Parts: sequence; C-alpha cells; structure tokens
Amino acid sequence: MSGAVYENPDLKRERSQCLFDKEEITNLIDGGKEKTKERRDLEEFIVCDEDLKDSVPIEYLSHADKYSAELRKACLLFKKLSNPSNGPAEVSTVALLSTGAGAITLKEGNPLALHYIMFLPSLMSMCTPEQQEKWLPKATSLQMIGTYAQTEMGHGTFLRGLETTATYDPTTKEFILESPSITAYKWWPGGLGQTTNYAIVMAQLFTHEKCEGIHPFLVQLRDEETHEPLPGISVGEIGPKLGFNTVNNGYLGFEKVRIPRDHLLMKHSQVLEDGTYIKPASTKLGYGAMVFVRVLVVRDVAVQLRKAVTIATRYSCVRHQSELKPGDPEPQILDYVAQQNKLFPPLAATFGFHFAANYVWDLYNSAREGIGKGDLHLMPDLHGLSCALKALSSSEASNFVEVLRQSCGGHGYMVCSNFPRIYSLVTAAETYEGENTVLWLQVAKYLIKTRMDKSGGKSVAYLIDSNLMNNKIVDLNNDSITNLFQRVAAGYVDLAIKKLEGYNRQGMAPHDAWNHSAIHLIKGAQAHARYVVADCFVRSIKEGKFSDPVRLILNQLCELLLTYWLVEHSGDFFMFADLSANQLFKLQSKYMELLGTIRTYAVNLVDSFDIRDEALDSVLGCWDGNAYQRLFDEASKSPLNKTSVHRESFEKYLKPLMKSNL
Ligand SMILES: CC/C=C\C/C=C\C/C=C\C/C=C\CCCCC(=O)SCCNC(=O)CCNC(=O)[C@H](O)C(C)(C)COP(=O)(O)OP(=O)(O)OC[C@H]1O[C@@H](n2cnc3c(N)ncnc32)[C@H](O)[C@@H]1OP(=O)(O)O
Ligand SMILES: Cc1cc2nc3c(=O)[nH]c(=O)nc-3n(C[C@H](O)[C@H](O)[C@H](O)COP(=O)(O)OP(=O)(O)OC[C@H]3O[C@@H](n4cnc5c(N)ncnc54)[C@H](O)[C@@H]3O)c2cc1C
Repeated sequence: MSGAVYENPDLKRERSQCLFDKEEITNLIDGGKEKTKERRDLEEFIVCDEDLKDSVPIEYLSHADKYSAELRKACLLFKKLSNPSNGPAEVSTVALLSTGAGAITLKEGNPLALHYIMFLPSLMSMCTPEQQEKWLPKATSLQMIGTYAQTEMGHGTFLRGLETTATYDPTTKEFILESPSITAYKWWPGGLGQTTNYAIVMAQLFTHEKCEGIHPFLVQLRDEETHEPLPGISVGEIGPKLGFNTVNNGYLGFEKVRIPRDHLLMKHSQVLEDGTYIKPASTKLGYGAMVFVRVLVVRDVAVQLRKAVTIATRYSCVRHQSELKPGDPEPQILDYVAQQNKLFPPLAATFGFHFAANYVWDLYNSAREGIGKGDLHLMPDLHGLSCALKALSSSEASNFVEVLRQSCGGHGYMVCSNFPRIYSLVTAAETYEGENTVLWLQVAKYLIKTRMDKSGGKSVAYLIDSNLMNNKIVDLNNDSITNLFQRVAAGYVDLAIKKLEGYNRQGMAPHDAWNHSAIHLIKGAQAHARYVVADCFVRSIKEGKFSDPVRLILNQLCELLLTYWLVEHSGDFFMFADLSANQLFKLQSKYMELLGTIRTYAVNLVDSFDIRDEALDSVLGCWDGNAYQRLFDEASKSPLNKTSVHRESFEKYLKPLMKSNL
C-alpha cells in the first residue's frame, strides 16, 4: 500500500488475519470501483508533483507566510488540473477541497474553497440564464474569484436581522450598498481577506422605500488588474482562528457603493427598471447555497472521522502499555475494552454518516430538479433533513474526535498526530452554515408542525402513524431499535407540544413558550436525527449488494452504533419507549460482545478506508506503524533543534536570570 519496507509486527499480524475483501469496503466508501480509481489517480497526481510540496513545514511559518504558501499551492493545483493533459481528466471540485484529495497539499484550508463551495453554486442556482452567460465563464476561469458574504459582525444566525442595505435608485438604475454601522460589517466569509475580487453579498433590498428582505447581489470588491479595493469598499482579514487559518476569512464594509440593477441575482426575484419588486415563489429559495453546504458537511465530517479513527486504531495496535495479565508483557492498548469503547462507536458512526450523507445528497438532487421545474414540495423535507444531519454529524464527530485524541494519550496532543487539525475542522462545522442549536430548533419546528398538522415529508412520515407509540417491541435488533428512536423523537415532540399548550393556557406568549420548551425540542430533534441515521444504515445494508463477510461486518457495526446510542441515552428510552432495566442489561452485554468481535477486524477495516499516509498526515497513524521513529523525525524539524543551544534566547534571557542571584 505505502511501499514502505518496514511494517510494525503487530499491524502485520492483524493484517495477515483479514477475512474480508478490503477493496469492497473501499469501493463502497468511494461510491464504486470507478470512483476509487479516479480518487487514487488524483491523489497520486498530487503526491507525485514536487511543486505541490511545502519547502518548510507549514506549522513553523508566520500567519502571512502560511497564507501565501497555501495560496501558491491552491492556485497551482487548480491551474494544473484545468489542463487535462496534466492529470486526471474529470475532477470533482469538492474532491479538491481541504477534505478531499486536496488535503494532501492544502492542509490548513484552501483560500479558494468558498469560490467553489458557495460562490459558483450561488451563481448557478440563483442567476438568470443571461446573468450566467455573463459571469459563469469568468468565474470558472478564475478571472472572478468570489465568496459568499452573508454573516455580519453583529448578526449571523438571524438572517432577517442583517443590516447591510441595497437600496434601488431608479434614476440611475443602480443599487446602493451601505453598511450602516460596525455591526453591519460582513465578518467571516472565506477568502474575503485578500483572495477574492468579487462576492455574493446578502443584503436587505429596499425599493420604493420598502424593505423586501435579504437578497443576493454580485458585487465587485477589487480591481481585476491591480487587486486594489474599489472606492467605498473596506476589506481585510479577521485574524487567527482555532483552525482553517489559511482560508483567509475576512471583513467587508460598504460606503455608498453603487452596482448595476442586474447585479441582483434575479432567477427567483426581480427588481424592474422602475423599481417594481417581483416576489420569488418562496423567500427560502435564496437560502439554497446554505442548504448545499449543509448537505456537503455530512459527507465531509465522515471523511474527517475516518481519518481520526484510522490514526487512533493503528496507534492502539502498535502501542503497548500497562499490564493486562499480571506478569505478562505490556499488551497492545487495543486489547483494553475501555479503549475499544473509545474507538469502535466512532468507527461505526463513519458508516452511519456515510449512508446518511448519500441519502440527503440524493434528496438534494431531487429537490433541485423539482425547483428547476417550479415544484417546491421537497424543500421543507430537505431543509429539515439537511439541518438535522449537519448538526448531528458535526456534533457527534467533534465529541468522537476528542475522545480519539485522548485514546492516543500524550502523543495525540502533538500537532504531528494530526488530531488538533482534524478537531479544528470538525468543530468549525458545528458553527458554520447554521449554528447547531439553531438548526436543531429548525428541525424541531418541522417535527412539531408534522405531528400537529399530520402533514410532512418522507423523513418525518413516521410521526403521522397513529400506532407509533402502541407498537410492542419484543426483540431488540437493528430494525426494532430504529423504531425505538422514532418513539423517542415522537415522545419528545408530544411532550414539547404539551408544554407549549400548557404555557399557552397560562397566558404565555407563543415565542416565550417556545423558548421555555427549547430543551425538549432540541432533544426531540436529536432523537429524530439519530433515527434518520439508523434508518439509512439499516436500509443501505438491506438494499446494497455485499459479500457475506462485508454484510456481516456492516450489520455488526450498525448494531454497535445503535446500541451505543441507546445505552448513552437510555433515560429517553425508559421515558418514551417502554425500555425495561432487564432489556438495558441485555443490551449492555450485547454491546460488550460486539466490541470484542469488532476488535478482531478493526485494523483491517480502517485499512480499507484507503487513506494514504500523505492524506492522513499523522505520525501515529501511518500505514507502517513506525510511530516512534516518525515522532522523533518530526521533532527534529523544530527550528529550536537546529542548534544544541538556542543562543539568542539563552544570552538575552536565561543567562541573566541564572546570574541574577534571585
Ligand atoms: C462543506 C464543507 C466541505 C468541504 C470542506 C472543505 C473545505 C472547507 C474550506 C472552507 C470552510 C468550509 C466551509 C465553510 C462555509 C461556511 C459558510 C457559511 O457559514 S455561510 C453563512 C451561513 N449562515 C447560516 O447558515 C445562517 C443560519 N440561519 C438561517 O439559516 C436562518 O436564519 C434560519 C435560522 C433558518 C431562520 O430563517 P428565517 O428567520 O428566515 O426563517 P424562520 O425561522 O422565520 O422560518 C420561516 C420558514 O422558512 C423555513 N426555512 C428556513 N430556512 C429554510 C430553507 N433553507 N429551506 C426551506 N425552508 C426554510 C422554516 O422552516 C420556516 O418554515 P415554516 O415553519 O414557516 O413552515
Ligand atoms: C470557520 C468558519 C467559516 C465561516 N465562513 C463563512 C462564510 O464563508 N460566509 C459567511 O457568511 N459566514 C461564514 N461563517 C459564519 C457562520 O456562518 C456563523 O458564525 C454562524 O452562522 C453562526 O452565527 P453567529 O456567529 O452569529 O452565532 P450566534 O447566532 O451569535 O450564536 C451565538 C450563540 O447564540 C445561540 N443562539 C443564537 N440564536 C439562537 C436561538 N434562536 N435560539 C437559541 N440559541 C440561539 C447559538 O446557539 C450560540 O450558542 C463562518 C464561520 C466559521 C466559524
């Protein structure tokens, strides 16, 4: 696999006992044999290209030099890949982002990411054909480099509260953009700092002195030749963050900036020359770019989690510590049940999120096709599902990654373990593209509406089944546990409805009642999201074509994940699903048994994720298991180790202190 000569003997032994076809799992994750080949070709192309390597480890560079180094590689990568004779012909853009093959070279975050994830998709979904004809060629050839500028310093979640205004002036047929205060400054958009020359700006549209709500506008920010900011535009970078430090997140303010009327993205709503406003079929059509990224996040988080699980599992195989049996040599830490309890639920979750990501991606495509034909009926279900899965996958993955880091002891705290970076990426997804709590409340709103009005999309259809709470569950298996999650979700929804009605009877205003019910509402939404993942997992196993060994493994992983969630949230199941203490004891025993079973193939399973060393980027998780030598090699790269004494600091600070006779 890596072509390495050395192979740690513990890993070698595990690998010699593999009882399933690893390639089958690799193809499953990639989406088919062809896709595996495409990915491998692209990775090989990137790895073999000397120009795409860093001359100095990026960790030791200054903030500005990091940005410059990453931008150099991002530009080069896109340039090289735009010429088909240079490499793999068909390359999905998302594969090039920080979590796809692009991660091999763009470790800290791609400054061009927002151009591809949000700017281009916004142009494609919110422009008229004429606008697309004018802008798409420039945007795809990167003459126009854009971002999505929505969030403001004082307003992120509450879009109706955005302050930036775009006021139509019928005398010049222009919009005038204005940031009325410091809190109105756009704050966060990726690439906005120094990279982009255009942005889709979300602003409150005023025409005929009436506010029509937020709308997307294409705004030029910098001169196309000199890259200098245009008059009235104040733009810069927001500074260092927990992660994504080379994504170049920026700020943006407007002082009476005039743009032509047809820079309003007019596919869904229009302003005519005389200022007449034409409404969209739904005001939420303008939120399409956010929905797209929420859908992508689910897949992305599964990618990150697979990396973290691979690192922790391989390291747990080569690491020997303490004493399991008195007098025996130190065992592999993978043999401690407490360690398996840290590793295997996230291992199972990578598959659950993978299948759920496929499901929501298919729904996204069906919904987009419908919207193209004026059929909006899938929008509420897509909104509910994308919010639920984005919030669940990012929050679970953040918790799991932290536990996986801990599972590697002190070495997991090193940057060269790659845990800090993986953590910074997954935890960011809890916040961006809709803060998770806020998304849970959106899901809850949808669930309550469905239960009360007896109408809703496919993902919530179970809430309309009047027998849901009466079904007696005798056997606990993957199917019946999935039904129990439905009952918990419905139970919380009913409880929240009761609370809301009670508050209402006490004379409390609906918005206050909603606020007072938030905790139950969120718990209901979370149980619903777990049900969706469980359902996708169970159905994908039933409907997919697998060899017997792989089907067995997938069933065991599914059972482990569902049992883990049930045991973790057992209180909910006692309250709403008639779970008995006896059933819980049995489930706990089953869980322990599954940990032991998964132990036998865990190393081979993470191998089948097929994450090459350059993408894993972890001294602890390398394929050869040579963790200790690699730790040492990494330490030797520290600039402080270039000389035996760090002369400057010793002479300036330490020596005087040592001589000062304190
Ligand atoms: C993805 C990563 C992939 C790879 C990563 C690789 C590299 C990474 C490199 C860089 C970094 C990566 C990505 C970072 C990108 C981040 C970009 C951003 O963060 S952009 C900013 C995102 N901002 C938000 O998400 C704001 C969140 N707020 C909202 O969405 C809304 O305000 C709200 C909370 C939904 C509320 O909206 P509003 O106030 O208008 O609506 P109401 O609450 O009154 O609800 C009204 C009604 O509308 C329904 N509804 C709301 N939204 C939608 C929708 N999108 N679709 C359909 N329907 C919607 C809502 O349910 C209500 O329905 P009703 O009850 O009336 O039936
Ligand atoms: C890495 C990163 C990249 C980003 N990239 C972009 C980008 O490219 N373009 C862009 O426009 N934006 C971007 N953002 C901004 C991001 O979308 C917002 O930060 C996010 O939407 C959350 O909004 P906020 O920061 O205003 O948080 P707030 O909404 O202020 O949240 C603060 C707290 O208040 C709580 N809260 C808020 N409202 C409610 C409510 N109704 N009920 C209960 N609790 C509530 C939240 O749960 C949270 O705990 C990015 C952010 C990050 C971290």
